[in-house]
Amino acid sequence: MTTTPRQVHLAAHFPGVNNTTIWSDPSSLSQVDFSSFEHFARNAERGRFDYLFLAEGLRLREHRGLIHDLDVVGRPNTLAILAAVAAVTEHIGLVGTLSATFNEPYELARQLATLDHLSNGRAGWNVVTSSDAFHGANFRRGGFLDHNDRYTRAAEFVSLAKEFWDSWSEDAVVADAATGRFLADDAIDTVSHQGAQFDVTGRFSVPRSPQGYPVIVQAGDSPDGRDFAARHAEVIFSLHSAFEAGRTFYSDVKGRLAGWGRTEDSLKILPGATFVIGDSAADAAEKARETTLAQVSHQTAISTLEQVWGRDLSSYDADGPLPDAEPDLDGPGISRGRARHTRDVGALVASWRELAEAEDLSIRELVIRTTGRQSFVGTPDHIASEIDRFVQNRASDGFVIVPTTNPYGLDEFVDRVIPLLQERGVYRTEYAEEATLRENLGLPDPQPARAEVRDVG
Ligand SMILES: Cc1cc2nc3c(=O)[nH]c(=O)nc-3n(C[C@H](O)[C@H](O)[C@H](O)COP(=O)(O)O)c2cc1C
Repeated sequence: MTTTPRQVHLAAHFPGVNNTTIWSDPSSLSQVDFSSFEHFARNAERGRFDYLFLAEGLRLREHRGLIHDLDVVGRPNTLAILAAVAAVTEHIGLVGTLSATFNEPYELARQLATLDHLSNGRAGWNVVTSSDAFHGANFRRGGFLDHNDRYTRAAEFVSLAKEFWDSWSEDAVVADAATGRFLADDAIDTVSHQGAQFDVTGRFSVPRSPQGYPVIVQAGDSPDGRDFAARHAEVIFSLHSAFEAGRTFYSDVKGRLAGWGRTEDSLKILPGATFVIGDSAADAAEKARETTLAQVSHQTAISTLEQVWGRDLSSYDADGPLPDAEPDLDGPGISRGRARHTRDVGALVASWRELAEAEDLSIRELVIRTTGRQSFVGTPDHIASEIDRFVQNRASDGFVIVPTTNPYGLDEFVDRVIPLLQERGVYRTEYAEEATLRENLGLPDPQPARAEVRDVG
């Protein structure tokens, strides 16, 4: 008996200026001009990607009181970009990162439902809780909210947004000129929600959108974040792009689904991944070395260490050994606004020292070595077979592909890797006619009862 291989799902991340992208490369164009987004999205659609993905930064990050220009800077508004891209594309999904900490459910639900209408069912929402209260100072609530409360708010936020999206029946709009009636009787439920985070009573203003509600994506790695994903998310944008770490994360999160009455196929896991393509393994390795050196400047190497050490290390030479100074665990923190994934600084510093000593690494070499800059390096054939290996072995369901230059950095992947995935029979050659983003991702309809009503009626 032959079985169909598991299918690869891909998203295309337009990352803006950060320490992955090389904005100074001669081929890099504007991060703001619509033409850059248009080229990127059209190219991803040519490559039959599931969706275009945009991250969000609600406050410029600071490092030692300055804006660090190799951190994320200059990202324009997500929903405006996605709405514009909807008009120049036909099939590709449009997923925006939007914070559940600094928005309001009614307003965001309205904007996302609008995007779902404008794009004929291609909208997705990456629900983030944003890295720290520093972001809050840009909003009227000031330093609002503590880390522990952010997933509580996010869960209540998403539940309430779903109530709004569900409050219009599918046949609410009758638009019957003969009777002069636009809306059917009892077509719109009143949403009345009193919770710890929100106290809202009202009626939603946007008719039910093609997908019912946007595909819910999640990014956040703590146990609370994983539980939130198991309950609400249909896709996770994960950090775990190495094979073994990917398998561990995959089984952890998929194992949490049953607790929420969900099946394994109702959630896709897509780690972020970079790539460097060469004509031979040696050619790719050389290109990867050059790319990495362009990404990890002296300044970036030192600041990466400073973010862990929590202190000024500017007197150290990035091409010299690791600092002998101890990390400042109790200080005010040298970086503000950066998502911190280091839970045990002392252990991390000890392991870095050990590694640097064992392999005789300078600061810059250590940063390059430990931040695992390039996920896939090799010939197109090698990269396609690696992606396939991850998916067949449940280390992921695919990847969020992150190019190092914008807007042309994804073109070579589409030209050279995508055809090989298609030849392997693990990747679509065409989009299904009029498919929504949820259908393209192979996700079940989260509201089968409603779907039945629609089919019958
Ligand atoms: C892969 C990944 C991508 C993220 N992208 C964003 C983003 O674009 N904007 C944002 O405000 N927060 C982003 N976050 C931050 C998360 O929403 C969350 O606030 C942070 O990771 C802390 O939660 P945690 O302890 O569960 O990881 C991201 C987190 C991860 C893991």
